[in-house]
Amino acid sequence: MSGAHLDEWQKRSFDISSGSCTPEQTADAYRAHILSIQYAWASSQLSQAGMASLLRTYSERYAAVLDSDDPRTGLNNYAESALHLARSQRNYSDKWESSLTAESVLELPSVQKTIQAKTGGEGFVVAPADVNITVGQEGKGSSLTPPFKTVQPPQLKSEVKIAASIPADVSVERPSSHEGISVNPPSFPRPPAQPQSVFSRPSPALPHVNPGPAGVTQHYQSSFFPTSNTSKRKNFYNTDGGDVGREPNGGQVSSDPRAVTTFKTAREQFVVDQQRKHSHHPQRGQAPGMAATVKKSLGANRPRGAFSKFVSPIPRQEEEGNVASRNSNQDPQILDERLKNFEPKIIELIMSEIMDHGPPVGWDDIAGLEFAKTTIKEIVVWPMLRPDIFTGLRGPPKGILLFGPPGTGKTLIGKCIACQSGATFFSISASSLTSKWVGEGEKMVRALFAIARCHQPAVIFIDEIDSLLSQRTDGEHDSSRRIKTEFLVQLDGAATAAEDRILVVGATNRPQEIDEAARRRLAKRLYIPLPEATARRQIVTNLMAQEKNQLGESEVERVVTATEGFSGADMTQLCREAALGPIRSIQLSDIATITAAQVRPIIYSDFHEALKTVRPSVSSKDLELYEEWNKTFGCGR
Ligand SMILES: Nc1ncnc2c1ncn2[C@@H]1O[C@H](COP(=O)(O)OP(=O)(O)OP(=O)(O)O)[C@@H](O)[C@H]1O
Ligand SMILES: [Mg+2]
Repeated sequence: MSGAHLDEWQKRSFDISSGSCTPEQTADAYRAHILSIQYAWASSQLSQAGMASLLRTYSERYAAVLDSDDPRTGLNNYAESALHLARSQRNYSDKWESSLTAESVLELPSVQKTIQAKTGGEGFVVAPADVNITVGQEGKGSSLTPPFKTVQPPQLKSEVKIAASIPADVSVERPSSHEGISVNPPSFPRPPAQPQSVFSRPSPALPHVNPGPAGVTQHYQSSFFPTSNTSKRKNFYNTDGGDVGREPNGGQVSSDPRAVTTFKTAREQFVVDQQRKHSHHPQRGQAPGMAATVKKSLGANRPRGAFSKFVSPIPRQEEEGNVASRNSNQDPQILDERLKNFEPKIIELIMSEIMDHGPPVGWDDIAGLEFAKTTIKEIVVWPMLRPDIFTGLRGPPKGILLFGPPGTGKTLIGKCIACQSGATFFSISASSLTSKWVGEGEKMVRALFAIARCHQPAVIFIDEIDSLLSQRTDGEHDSSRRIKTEFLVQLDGAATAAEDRILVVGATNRPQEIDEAARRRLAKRLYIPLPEATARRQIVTNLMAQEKNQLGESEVERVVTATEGFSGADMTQLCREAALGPIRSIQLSDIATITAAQVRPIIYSDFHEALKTVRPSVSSKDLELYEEWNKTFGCGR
């Protein structure tokens, strides 16, 4: 190798051996080593054999870093991805319940008859643990020999327990012509029936039950019954002691797992590909078969064999705690039962819409709009504080619609609710609820409400709600129609319980476009009009209070009179424009040197100039439409 490469190689080697490298750095260094080896070989600085040998060494070390599950020395990235996959799988097998219970078996006529026949008024033979009962044609050849432990019939049910770990494919049938329990033989091979010896452990206290001519010997463990648990079912396969290594399907598990699998890890494949790329003939100086070059990926450092401890890619109990706590830091609500049917990705998306940041907005920051503010406090704030009083007819509506011309403070009210209500505040944009994937949109809406239900009391604020709930037309896309429908269902459908404390607040400047069904559900429709003179004065005063100004009261009054028909946003724009007046009066040559204190205060003439450029953004014709809609559908006075 060239000197430069050797230097670099040495530096990396020292770094690794210093022990101060993170696993990531170590992995990087080994990767760089591998590339150097390949480079050296490609540029004929290294022989084929040397390359193969070095590559084997460093691939193994690299794999060991990647796969080691020790967080100090390895990245454990195989397990990470396996865990990720495992986590996203749902397993319902544990919910499997056997219909076979002690009670149901005891109710079988054949069992009852057997009990009666055997007790004969004197007592009953108890089947103790580990007894082998031969199940077959009842009454034929069943004989009992003393000594037997006997109990009186009343104790029978509590003592007799049959059939431990019967797998799902074993069914108990009620016999028809021949009375008796017939158990279908399991689908996997079992040791041959031993009619002459039915005891696992000979004991004088155990009963002797003859198998009967056509009997099937079953091994029951009384203490395991009934079972529906996977671990117990697994137990079943191992009850025959020597069957370790026998698969349920009867196949024998090889002592060497590599012998039965052709599975290659991505890393093995990578090395194979790399070597294939550089050589078209088998590697020299190496065992045939590339599996020899790299260890198995899962726990590369540990020897594997039939008797070595299996390391599950699924977290162990104690690790599970860690994983859970890690997950709970990220998204604790995913652990909520009610959200288990939603994809984590969707939950994550919705959770990112929860608004708990941004500058705080108080009710006083909203100029005017007294009626709207009082109503909102009544609906949002007080019921959150005293849910016990606001019940029944006094219960708050499930939806509010804020409508009015643009720039009148609807979004501002939304922000204020977020800060002041104390509820979990979801600020949702229509675009975040729509998706290019068919069906995702409805899921998002469902997830939104499900999450809000988990975080009650909750406010869902949907700005520009008209884009989400516009009138349904024939020509519209199917998916947006379904989103709307889902939204309406969630808003007041079977999905929303009466006691749920979820409030939907919609804001729009196009109320006439809202679907009539949505309009009904947004029961409280509040008109947010253009600011009146007092509100305009308040906006100017509030904004000017933050700046150096020389505005007298009469001058403010003149500004207020001149701004009839301005929206709140127009007023803000006017003030910004006026605030630039003092800057514009500075000579261009001075602008670089002037200090902030030398900038003159804002005066009335600045407003006078600003009024020449800032015009009201709402036309009187538009205003009429809003007033009309308010008269028809609004809830204002
Ligand atoms: N009543 C008000 N009091 C104080 N400031 C206001 C008021 N109304 C509007 N503003 C100012 O106008 C800006 C824009 O207001 P906002 O975004 O709330 O309007 P909007 O009603 O949501 O408009 P649009 O319908 O176009 O979304 C606010 O950031 C605020 O500075
Ligand atoms: Mg808005």
